Amino acid sequence: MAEDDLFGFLLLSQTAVSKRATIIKDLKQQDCEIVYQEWVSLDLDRAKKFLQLYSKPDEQANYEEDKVNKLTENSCLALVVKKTQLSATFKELFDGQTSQRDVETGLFSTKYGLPVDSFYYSTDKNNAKECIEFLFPNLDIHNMMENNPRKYLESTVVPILTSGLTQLCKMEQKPEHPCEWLGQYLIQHDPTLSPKKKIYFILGGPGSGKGTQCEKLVEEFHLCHLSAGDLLRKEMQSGSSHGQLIDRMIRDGEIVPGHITIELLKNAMEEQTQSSGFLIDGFPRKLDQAGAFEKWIGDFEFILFLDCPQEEMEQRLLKRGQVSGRSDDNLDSIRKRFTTFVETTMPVVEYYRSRDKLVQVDASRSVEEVYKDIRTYFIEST
Ligand SMILES: Nc1ncnc2c1ncn2[C@@H]1O[C@H](COP(=O)(O)OP(=O)(O)OP(=O)(O)O)[C@@H](O)[C@H]1O
Ligand SMILES: Nc1ccn([C@H]2C[C@H](O)[C@@H](COP(=O)(O)O)O2)c(=O)n1
Repeated sequence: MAEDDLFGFLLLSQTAVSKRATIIKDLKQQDCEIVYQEWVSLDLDRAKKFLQLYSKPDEQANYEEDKVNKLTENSCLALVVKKTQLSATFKELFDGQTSQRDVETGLFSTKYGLPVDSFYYSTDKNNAKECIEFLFPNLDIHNMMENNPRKYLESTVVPILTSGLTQLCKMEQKPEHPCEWLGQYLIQHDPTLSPKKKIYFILGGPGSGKGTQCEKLVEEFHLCHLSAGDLLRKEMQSGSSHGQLIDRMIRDGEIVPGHITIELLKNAMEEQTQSSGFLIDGFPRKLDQAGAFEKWIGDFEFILFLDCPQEEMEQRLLKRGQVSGRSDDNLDSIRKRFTTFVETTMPVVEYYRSRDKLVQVDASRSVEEVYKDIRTYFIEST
């Protein structure tokens, strides 16, 4: 068996990432073992270096702007794949296939209907190694490829176990069956098994119906709903050192500093091990929160924006205020929240709309009508 044809490297750039579920399914159907997979964010410099490293035998390395943009605009997904005669599989899946349309347009596309430069792959052992080492300097790819079980475990399983044990030690209330818990932790954090959990942000003015619609999405799509506002209120009630600040800011309709909210979200996401993805409600309320989240936690699929007139939201909130007990469901706080929403959160909405990462629904209608529209986006995405 040719060594060069056993291990391979595959990088899905921005356009291909949306089809990752189908691609991974196809690879598995072709008996490919996904030995490792991880998200990578490349800046301009690293994207150029990657293109320099990556060159098919018949191709000169080149840095066309378009290629660099595709690699830098969003996170890419890199995979290490194992299968005998892998090059034939990669060629079949990711090389250009000439259809009538391709002949007419002169552009080659793959079986996924994506341009060929959406995929970077190599089955040349040295080239694949170089690319992987460049993208993941801490991964012991040498031992992974050389098939040394002990070293392989040291570079893959041991780090996950160590982090699981650390988390177990930190837990105030220990699980009844720690070994079982640890086993589950291993499975849930196995990058070769668990596709990355999808993250969706839900935005809209106060009272637009974010929480109400999230409840319905949880029921149908089994996503985990995390409300930034709820987490802040819980933190405030826990008597934490940030409590007073959060209390004052919520009453005044202001936005709590992003690092506090992101830390709360990160902890809540780490605790949640069962769901296939997250609905994050009421976040990002400010542009810098979105950037910080992507840096510290990860990329998201899209923002769902519930568009609702202010008068309707005001009526809903005043009605909710009769029973909610929330310190900010009173006319004075509600008006302040509206102002903050328009001045600070709408720029987030417009920014992501301009980047095609936003979907909008008319939230002024009945709960059912609104949900009917919303669910179509999740059917497409999950
Ligand atoms: N489409 C709708 N039509 C009428 N009432 C609605 C609709 N959606 C939600 N409501 C009601 O409006 C109130 C506010 O809804 P919800 O709590 O879901 O909004 P929200 O956007 O999460 O608010 P906040 O940002 O203040 O947390 C609730 O009492 C809810 O029952
Ligand atoms: N990302 C966030 C989310 C919420 N808050 C604060 C300010 C809001 O007025 C309040 C209530 O949030 P809601 O329940 O309406 O989503 O919580 C924040 O500062 N940052």
